[in-house]
This record gives sequence, C-alpha cells and structure tokens, in this order.
Amino acid sequence: MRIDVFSIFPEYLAPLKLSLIGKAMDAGILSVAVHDLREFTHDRHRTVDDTPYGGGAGMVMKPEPWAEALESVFAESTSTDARPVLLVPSPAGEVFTQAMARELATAQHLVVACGRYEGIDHRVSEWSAEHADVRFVSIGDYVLNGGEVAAMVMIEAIARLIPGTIGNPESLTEESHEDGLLEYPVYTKPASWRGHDVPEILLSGNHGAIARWRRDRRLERTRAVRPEMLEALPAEALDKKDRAF
Ligand SMILES: Nc1cc(-c2ccc3ccn(Cc4ccccc4)c3c2)n[nH]1
Repeated sequence: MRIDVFSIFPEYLAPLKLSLIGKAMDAGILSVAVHDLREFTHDRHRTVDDTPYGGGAGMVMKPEPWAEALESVFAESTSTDARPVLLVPSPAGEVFTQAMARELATAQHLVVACGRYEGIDHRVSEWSAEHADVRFVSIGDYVLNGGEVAAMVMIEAIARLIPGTIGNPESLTEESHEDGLLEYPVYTKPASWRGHDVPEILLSGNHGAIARWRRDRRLERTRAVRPEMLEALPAEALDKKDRAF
C-alpha cells in the first residue's frame, strides 16, 4: 500500500516512521510519503488560505495549491491500478471505525488531505471525485484544529491491518472492535504486585477455563461500558453461556 499525506505541518506526521509503521515501511509492505502543501504554492508568501465567501470568522484553504498537490499523486496511480482513495479528515465526516479501517486496508493507494483553518474549499473534493474515491472522515465527536492528528489515527489503524505489519497476526483477532466485543484485561509478571494478585485462573494452565474466563471478562466489560455493542451483535455471536453475562 502507498499512502501520500499532504499538510502545511508535515513534521506533525514524523512519528509515523517510528515502531510498526516504520518497520512496515522498511519491509516494503507500506510506503508513506508526507508532502508539504506549501511546495505547491507559487507566490512569495506561499499562500494557502484566504477569506471565506459568504463572510464568517477564520480562513479557508485555497483550491489551487490543493489541486496541484493532489494531481501530483493522483497521476501516479497508474490506470491499471484501482482509483486512489482520498481521505479528508473533517468534523463533518463519516465516523471512522474498525470496519472502515479494515475496508481501507485493502486499498492500493490512500491520499490524505490534512486541512487547517476552517477547512478546504469544497470544490477541491468535488474536483477530486473525478480522480479518486473521496471520503470525509471524522475520528470522533470532538473538534480538532486540523486534520493531521486524525490522519495519524487513521493511518495507524489501517496500516496495522496490512498483512505483515503486525508481528503476530493472532493478536489482531480478539481485539476490541475486531469481533464486536471489547478485549479482556491482560496481566504479566510478577504474579503478586503491591497487594494485587493476578487472577488464579490465569496461572492454572487450564486453557479451556482460561478461554471461558477471558470471554466472560470481554462480555462483562462490553456490557459495562459499551452496551450498544452487545445489542449490535448478531444473535449467533452469543452462545448460551454468554447470555448468562
Ligand atoms: N474528528 C474531527 C476531525 C476534525 C478536523 C479535521 C480536519 C480539520 C481541518 C480544519 N479543522 C478545524 C475545524 C474545526 C471546526 C470546524 C471546521 C474546521 C479540522 C478539524 N475535528 N474533529
């Protein structure tokens, strides 16, 4: 997978090179390029914003730099490849979920347009729709100052699902939101720590009982903090023992 990110603060995306994503890039599984939007301006002040038509507070990002920037990578999605997906972080987007991360992990080319100010001139996404599948995406019901943090969140959630990125693919299966339940609590040595002991069952070696205990903790946790997730599970996802929880 190739990911191109555009921002007026490219250094914001520097942490992507760390840890798993960095390894995936080194392994050639993933290529992430971060571009400075101001490289696509031509005036002395490298202007990327202007006042909003219709009035109102703040500034809006001009269409011309964005069109030049996006064109520079849309063109590289060769005609044989699938169309690139343009992700536009926005407070007004569809909410990003694990299901959406799984869907986007199958894309060949992701382009992320990180806006600032009051957002990007809407004609940029209208024009982009001729060249890419455009998705406005919110990472949650709270307001950020720009798209960079949302881009980091989405790229991490997507990239870790690409085969070969995560060391042990097993660890992807029983995760929160992967199969509709939150994950169980985890413990490691020492068995007793500051008066808090690891649940005995986990030291028993009885793998059947341990699996049952973990399942029960997942159900308990999900019911406690995200009951709507339980309601959303298909009937066949819960067996008789599960319903006891
Ligand atoms: N989930 C989520 C995403 C964002 C987000 C994404 C991109 C941008 C670009 C500019 N802003 C600032 C802004 C704040 C409010 C109204 C309009 C623009 C952004 C915010 N906030 N919250």
